Amino acid sequence: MELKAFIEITRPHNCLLAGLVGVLGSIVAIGHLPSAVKTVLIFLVVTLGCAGGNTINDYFDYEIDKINRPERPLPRGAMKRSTALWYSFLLFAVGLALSVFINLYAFLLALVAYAAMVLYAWKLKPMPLIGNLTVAALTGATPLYGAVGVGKIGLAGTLALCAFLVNVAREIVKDIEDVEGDLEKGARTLPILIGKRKAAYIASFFGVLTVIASFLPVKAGVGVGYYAMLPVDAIILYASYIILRDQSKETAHKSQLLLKVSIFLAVAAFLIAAIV
Ligand SMILES: CC(C)=CCC/C(C)=C/CC/C(C)=C/CC/C(C)=C/COC[C@H](O)COP(=O)(O)O
Ligand SMILES: CC(C)=CCC/C(C)=C/CC/C(C)=C/CC/C(C)=C/COP(=O)(O)OP(=O)(O)O
Ligand SMILES: [Mg+2]
Repeated sequence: MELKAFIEITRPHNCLLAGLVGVLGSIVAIGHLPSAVKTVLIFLVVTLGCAGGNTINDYFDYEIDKINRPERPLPRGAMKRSTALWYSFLLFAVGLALSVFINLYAFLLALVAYAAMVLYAWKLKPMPLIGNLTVAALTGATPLYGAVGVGKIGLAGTLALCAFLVNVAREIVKDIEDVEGDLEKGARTLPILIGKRKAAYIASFFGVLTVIASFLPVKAGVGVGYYAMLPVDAIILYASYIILRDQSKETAHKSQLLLKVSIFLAVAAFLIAAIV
């Protein structure tokens, strides 16, 4: 057993980004940083939830990841599957316990979000589009979580819409990338059901919707202005274009990574404006 696997399996880069987006949602909702305690609690509940979700996802995806992602901790033998299962529930339990100290709605939303991540990993992932929409809804819920933590949704809804739309696009492109392993395990993902080309059209459609929606937060005064969105939108449009042109595993991998870069850049732009 490798100790670093306990960090690696949580996908810390996603968790830290998610935690920051939770705090961003609270800032955008009330116009300023909440109290230090509340800020830390919101960050931890989202980060621990994301960590638990990624860990239990790898537990249930063990067979698929042996084909698609053999380098991950479980398929490479760096951690036992049973350890991953208990570790995910520990992460969820600590996150849920901390959410009690935020407010009742924050506890209830964490309960629903954590349960949705378990349900996704256990049953929803192989369902065409349902799995994609579940992950995207959870990602969209992240800025809303911070807003619920401070008792006001405010402009966090515009961030939630952008997060949802871009992640629908990215999840479909990831499914195009993973068709090989998903086919072997009988997963009925969108690209397997309707073909990679039609799935690419749907992903690109959500990419264009994201570009349109990306001006909403700026128009509402969130972010550092339209110019900061231009590179984000250019990357999203390019990622949408290349997956339309070619649905190979290599192109799908490049497209989904570009969409991930656009998310990081957009969040950085919103965070800079929120903190400066
Ligand atoms: C215009 C624009 C792009 C706005 C972005 C809006 C926004 C606030 C996005 C934040 C989304 C968010 C909460 C991201 C957290 C980390 C993350 C990427 C979660 C979704 O992960 C699921 C994915 O399938 C994990 O796969 P991988 O990244 O390959 O490990
Ligand atoms: C709102 C609260 C309290 C928490 C939200 C926590 C967040 C950010 C959730 C976002 C979605 C997420 C990270 C879900 C975890 C499960 C996951 C990794 C889904 C994607 O997994 P797969 O579809 O199997 O794709 P890969 O494993 O190949 O990346
Ligand atoms: Mg997985």
